[in-house]
Amino acid sequence: MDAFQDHYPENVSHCYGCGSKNKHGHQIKTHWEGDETVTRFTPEPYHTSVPGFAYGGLIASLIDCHSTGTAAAAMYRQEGRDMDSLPAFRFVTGSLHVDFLKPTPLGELTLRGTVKEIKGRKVVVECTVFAGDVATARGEVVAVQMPESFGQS
Ligand SMILES: CCCCCCCCCCCCCC(=O)SCCNC(=O)CCNC(=O)[C@H](O)C(C)(C)COP(=O)(O)OP(=O)(O)OC[C@H]1O[C@@H](n2cnc3c(N)ncnc32)[C@H](O)[C@@H]1OP(=O)(O)O
Repeated sequence: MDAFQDHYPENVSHCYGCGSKNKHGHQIKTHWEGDETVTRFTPEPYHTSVPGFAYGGLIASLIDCHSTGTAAAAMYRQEGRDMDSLPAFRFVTGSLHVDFLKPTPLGELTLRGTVKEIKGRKVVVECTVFAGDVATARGEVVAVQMPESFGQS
């Protein structure tokens, strides 16, 4: 199945969380399931915090890139456009809030996202991390369309 990240142009495919060109990164893949967005990811043993459990920074990073990908996909969907069409929607993280609800075990995780708000250049995404049926973390991301000036000081 085609993932949102498969449509990212090469010059924005180096992100540690979602870039297919970053061999050290998570290379997450996200797709629609109805009105939800879904990413599945299995942490490696080196993602450990307490033995048997995943590091919180990893969880935050997965929520981050799941949500920025969701923001882009939601904008394309709202406009009824294909994700390869121009002009491209590219989102960066304005804010990332994570609540760690329960310890997250080192097994397969499922992230489920919903779009809470689309306003101008901003998309607010809620994302829940599940280990099996158990919600172990919940995040909210404010994703903002990347300004032309991004990276220039
Ligand atoms: C095919 C798809 C392609 C996709 C490619 C994907 C690229 C891959 C990359 C993957 C990346 C992976 C992830 C990464 O790692 S991204 C890397 C980490 N993030 C950054 O480095 C971002 C740095 N910050 C900035 O560049 C700017 O500050 C941004 C762009 C965020 C906003 O500055 P800008 O001056 O442009 O925005 P605005 O002032 O006009 O505000 C616009 C709206 O946004 C709201 N707002 C702003 N900031 C915040 C905040 N902190 N909390 C809450 N809300 C905030 C603001 O209230 C307003 O809403 P409203 O008041 O109108 O309601």
